[in-house]
Amino acid sequence: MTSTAWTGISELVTNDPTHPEADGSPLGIITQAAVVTDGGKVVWVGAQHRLPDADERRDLGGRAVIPAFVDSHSHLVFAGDRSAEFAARMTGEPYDGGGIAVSMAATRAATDDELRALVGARVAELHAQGTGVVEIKSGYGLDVDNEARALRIAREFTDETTFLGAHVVPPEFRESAGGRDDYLDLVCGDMLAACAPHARWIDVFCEPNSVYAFTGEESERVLRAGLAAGLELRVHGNQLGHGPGARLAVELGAASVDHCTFLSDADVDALAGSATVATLLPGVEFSTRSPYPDARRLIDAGATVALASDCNPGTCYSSSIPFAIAVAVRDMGMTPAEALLAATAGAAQSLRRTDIGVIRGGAQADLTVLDAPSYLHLAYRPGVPVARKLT
Ligand SMILES: N=CN[C@@H](CCC(=O)O)C(=O)O
Ligand SMILES: [Zn+2]
Repeated sequence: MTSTAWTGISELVTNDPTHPEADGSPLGIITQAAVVTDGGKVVWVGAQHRLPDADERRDLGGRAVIPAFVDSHSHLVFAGDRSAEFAARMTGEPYDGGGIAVSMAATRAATDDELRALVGARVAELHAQGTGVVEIKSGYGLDVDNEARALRIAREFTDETTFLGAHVVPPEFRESAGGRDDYLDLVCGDMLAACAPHARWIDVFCEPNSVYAFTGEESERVLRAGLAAGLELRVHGNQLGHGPGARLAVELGAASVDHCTFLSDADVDALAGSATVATLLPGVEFSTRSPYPDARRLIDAGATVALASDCNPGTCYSSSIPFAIAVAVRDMGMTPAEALLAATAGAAQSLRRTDIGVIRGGAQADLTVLDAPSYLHLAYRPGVPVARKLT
């Protein structure tokens, strides 16, 4: 194996405040720094004047380096186009989840190779904007074969795959009496059995006031079935209105509850007293013209917050974490440092990973370089392609 020394780093964000040369802030910043990587791992981090020998040396010309973003929430396995639905929302149509059936039909009709090419292009787009590890959900197949196929294809790109058969009740089950229950039987039975071998996580769209998504009770049934099949839990909750999603996630020990747009004081307290991460997805509120979640309230209460893209064809067709950071800083009460921490270490925590979202010896060598001298430029230069994955 060849070791590489990355030098000329004006500002290195390690997310490791215990490093002796770091500035003592949660971002663990080292200035005039260098990093050595070898065999896909970080093997040395520190001030450049102490750089050890390495096989090759690559100078970054005074740029900042950060841990690659961790995108802990995406729906990349889909075909078709819903740009007209977006345009309608911009003129006042509300988002209700009904468009998921449109993506379902196009995804079912696509061949394996077509889907693989679509996912590959989206993953490349993420890396080009500074993201390393990405979580990918199923949820546009909504039958046994198409859900299993989505997860098999997602697994070609990431270990962080999530079974989301309980995304919505598909049209063929909505049209028959008792169809919802039949669909839940399928999700918790044959579909789960076919999908569990290809998934690490199970997720459910818990929105009690939606005709498409699932009530608290229904969601609990899905999550408990997933647990029994050896999957770990994530929840889509509190996106469209107040509801039981966040508290259910905490009660069942889910790693993350995602969206958190509408939270009661009791929800915030429950999250703050738990190990469940509150994952915020600002691109969704941007693209659905909804109120932004109150990150400040969650952080001040002591909850762990993550930021992710939620790249999907309906509520947010953006894979850009720098965009999410800029909105979180501009409109959700986060400081630039909190937003970067949430998009790296916070998102890693929501995936229960300690080897990503951090730059320290032994961590995965997922480094992102900025065409800028400081991480502040992520929010300071919105819309500018400042970040790209380096290794
Ligand atoms: N809200 C549920 N699922 C996705 C949107 C899915 C779609 O509309 O295609 C989300 O996370 O926002
Ligand atoms: Zn989602």
